[in-house]
Amino acid sequence: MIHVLVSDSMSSEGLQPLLDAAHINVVQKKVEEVDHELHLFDALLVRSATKVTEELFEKMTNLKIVGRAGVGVDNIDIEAATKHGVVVINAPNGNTISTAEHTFAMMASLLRHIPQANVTVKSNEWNRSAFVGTELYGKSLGIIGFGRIGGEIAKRARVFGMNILVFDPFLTKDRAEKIGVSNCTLDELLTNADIITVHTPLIKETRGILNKETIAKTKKGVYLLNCARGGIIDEAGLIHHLENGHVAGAALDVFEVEPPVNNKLLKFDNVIVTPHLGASTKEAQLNVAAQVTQEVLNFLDGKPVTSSINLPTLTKELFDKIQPFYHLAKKMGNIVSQCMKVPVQEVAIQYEGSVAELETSFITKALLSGFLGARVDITVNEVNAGMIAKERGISFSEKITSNNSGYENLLEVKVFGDNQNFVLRGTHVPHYGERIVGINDFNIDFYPTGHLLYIQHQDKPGVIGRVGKVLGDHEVNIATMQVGRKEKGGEAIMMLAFDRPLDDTLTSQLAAYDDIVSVKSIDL
Ligand SMILES: NC(=O)C1=CN([C@@H]2O[C@H](COP(=O)(O)OP(=O)(O)OC[C@H]3O[C@@H](n4cnc5c(N)ncnc54)[C@H](O)[C@@H]3O)[C@@H](O)[C@H]2O)C=CC1
Ligand SMILES: O=C(O)CCC(=O)C(=O)O
Repeated sequence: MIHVLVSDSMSSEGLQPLLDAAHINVVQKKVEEVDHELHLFDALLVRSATKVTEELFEKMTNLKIVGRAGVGVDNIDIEAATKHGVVVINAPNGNTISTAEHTFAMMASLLRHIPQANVTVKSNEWNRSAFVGTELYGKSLGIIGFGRIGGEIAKRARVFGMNILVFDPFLTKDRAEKIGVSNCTLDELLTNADIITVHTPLIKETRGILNKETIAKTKKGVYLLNCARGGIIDEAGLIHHLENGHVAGAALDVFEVEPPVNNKLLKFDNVIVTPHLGASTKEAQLNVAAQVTQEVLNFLDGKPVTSSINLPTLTKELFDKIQPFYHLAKKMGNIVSQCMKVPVQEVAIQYEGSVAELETSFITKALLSGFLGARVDITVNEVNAGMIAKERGISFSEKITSNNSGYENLLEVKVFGDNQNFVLRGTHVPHYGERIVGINDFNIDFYPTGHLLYIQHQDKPGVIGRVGKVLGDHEVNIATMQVGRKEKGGEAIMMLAFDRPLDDTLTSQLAAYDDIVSVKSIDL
């Protein structure tokens, strides 16, 4: 049974496929309410209320995936997730329209004083002169952060006859041209906009992008909006410019601390607020819940996820192409690790042939996770393999080569360790499967599965017979056997496969023979 914890409120219609799956147990409770069962859950679904911290990852020892039903992942410690090998996914476009519409509603409300006027009429006042507003038409709207939401706002602003100024250091010329805007500098936006709205993620570079100093550069009487994340507009800086009258008004859906407690901003008549409602529509909530549900189901089914924050994004088509190499790479990493029980400094992977055209970084991480998984006692997977390798002082690299060794595709891993190096080559043959075709300088051909014995020996008469006798004496049946040698009478290797694991006494007995150089037992 797979256990999924949904710790924030979510559209039950969106969650339905998870609720319907017979093999999945869905618990809809807050994290604090299941404190003693946290170690059971395979997946965690959240909105913005649950703080997914390092401490939570430490408690959720079985966790494999966190699904954020929304865009912003600033409530999730991505670094800690990566370290713990947990995939983080979000629902990047399910709430775009709702948030753009909310921002627009806030902008119109702010410039026409609708919330304030609403309160007075309901208090039996009829004071029309107190609420003279400002048209949107002809005004310059500065959009900081021109992604999905910023783009939708621009489309609507154009219909309202507004001029649009955009600041986004990552905006491509193509996208700007497609939406018909031009990117300007932050200073140009600040000095020319009548209204400024922020739509960036909350990251180091955007925290306080509007602050006491930058707001001072804006036009007197500017209107500011934040429907993205509390902290993108520095609250102390905003308060300063509301007090001195430089800012005519602000519309805030988000706060540095939510809910805002004793927040001075709430005292200003010209500040209108909503309780983080940008994505709170039936449509958006259904969309984001359905998107993360589908992604989590795919992931738990071993299918690719399309919106991961800490894994390369793969389409189904690409994932299907990668899968055979993914499994081969994982086994190759594992084999090398078991054959090389010494400290390792470097793992170098080379891709040749058709595999080189795929998302090799994913295959490299699979190889590393196979390698590290056989030598560390924590969960290692593609998410955290790179980080764990670095932590343990193991450098890794990948290279695409145009060499042609005669295989349609070839993966080669070279591992450099204390007084020992090891090279393994593998290929995937359609309809036949994975083959290991080279160990160090030897050509060989075996199927990497089950219980194997790798023996390095002298190419002499009687060695193979002696190995067979020892195995026979222990009543061990040889399933398959491959041999390889460089030259007559020189060094040679054997790879034997068995139906059951071998015990250490047997390998020690074989290793004691003079013409046997080394014996390595491999379990896959
Ligand atoms: N109030 C609410 O309920 C909601 C809030 N949000 C917030 O809105 C944010 C934006 O959402 P989307 O448009 O979907 O994200 P997005 O990823 O499509 O767009 C973000 C844009 O910010 C830009 N950006 C990054 N660093 C920047 C910088 N230093 N200066 C200027 N621009 C920068 C990026 O290039 C990108 O184009 C989310 O990160 C989330 O925090 C999203 C949905 C609902
Ligand atoms: O879950 C929510 O309603 C918040 C949405 C949000 O802020 C986001 O998607 O980034």
